[in-house]
Amino acid sequence: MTYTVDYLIVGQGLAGTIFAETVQNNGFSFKIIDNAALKNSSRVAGGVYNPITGRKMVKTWMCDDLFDQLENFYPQLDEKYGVKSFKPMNIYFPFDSQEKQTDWISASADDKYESYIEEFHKEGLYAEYIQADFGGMEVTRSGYVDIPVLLDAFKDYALKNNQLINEEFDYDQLEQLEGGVRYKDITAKHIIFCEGNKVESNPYFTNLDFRPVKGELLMIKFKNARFNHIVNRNGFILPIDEEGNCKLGATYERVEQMESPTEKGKRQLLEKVDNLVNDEYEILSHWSGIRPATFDRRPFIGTSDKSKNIHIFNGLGAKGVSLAPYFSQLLINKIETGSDLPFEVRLDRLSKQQRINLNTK
Ligand SMILES: Cc1cc2nc3c(=O)[nH]c(=O)nc-3n(C[C@H](O)[C@H](O)[C@H](O)COP(=O)(O)OP(=O)(O)OC[C@H]3O[C@@H](n4cnc5c(N)ncnc54)[C@H](O)[C@@H]3O)c2cc1C
Repeated sequence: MTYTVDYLIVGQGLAGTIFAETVQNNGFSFKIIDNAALKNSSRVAGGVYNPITGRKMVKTWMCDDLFDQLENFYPQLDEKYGVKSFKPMNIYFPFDSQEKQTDWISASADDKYESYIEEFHKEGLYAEYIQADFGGMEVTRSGYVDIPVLLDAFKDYALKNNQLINEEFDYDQLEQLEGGVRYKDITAKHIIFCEGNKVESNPYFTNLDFRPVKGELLMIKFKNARFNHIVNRNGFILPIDEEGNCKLGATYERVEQMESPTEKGKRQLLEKVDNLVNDEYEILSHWSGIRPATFDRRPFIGTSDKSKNIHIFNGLGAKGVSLAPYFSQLLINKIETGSDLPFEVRLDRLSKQQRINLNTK
């Protein structure tokens, strides 16, 4: 039996799942191949989406476009699958200096922050547990996505509809046809690779400068403190229930790429919580994963120079939840209508070789 679809997708992490959903929303058909035995970054992530990011705390890149899209996209998915994976929750940023407080109060006058800053708390929130001599800021249009809930809902549905194949994709068996590709018994107009960190085995995109970043997370349970905000200062405390259970994240480690959690990572995370929250807690679990990140922290989205039917959707780095819905639609627009992608995500923005050449000049 042979199958004909519009899109064949490789990888059912966040990228492949959101892309497949967007394919369906646009009226096209798909099949998705995923090796469930491989480690997957999406299932270990905190899932936080946050309009104010980075050490310097700035409005995240393309924030307005990304957030308009994600706020529509995830609730629709939840409704379709009858699950609750999208969890809007304000973020509380306790200031660590007078300067930060002053900077943010003046920044808040700028229109670009209008829909994101909920209010300033002069005395700070949760004063019993969080010392904030300089008060804090409450940011809205933020929260988290319970990614495993979403991936499992999609998986069940796709399996039932014969759209998901659980196997390792074998690159040697991909054939290029006149107007598409063939893989075993599947003929597709386009193939989209969404393999996260496993992209290193992909022969069609060898030139892209990926820089994987390891991350570790802890689950802890506070004895008394109960938060109904994500608390953010050099990392996040994400309350997941009313019993004091919180995810604590995350570390960023560029050099060491061992996937397992380390004592060093644990220490770093505990230091963050000890410096921020005055309460006892117990450690419940500790885990890690590798973010599929890139040399300039922008995704890699586009078409192979070897074939107009072979594409990639990867490099979502630390922001998969915010980036995936918007850029899935942009990639489909590009494929179907030839529209341009923003320069920052294009595959030809600067190849590894170009960078080496620049450095050696
Ligand atoms: C510790 C940590 C914390 C994070 N916290 C956040 C956060 O708070 N907010 C946020 O937005 N992002 C966060 N991230 C980042 C987020 O996890 C990623 O941006 C996103 O999940 C990447 O999704 P992906 O689908 O590209 O990759 P993956 O989730 O790794 O999925 C790739 C899939 O492809 C499959 N695959 C690969 N090769 C093959 C093959 N040859 N054959 C078959 N299948 C294949 C794999 O089985 C896997 O299922 C975090 C990441 C980590 C590690």
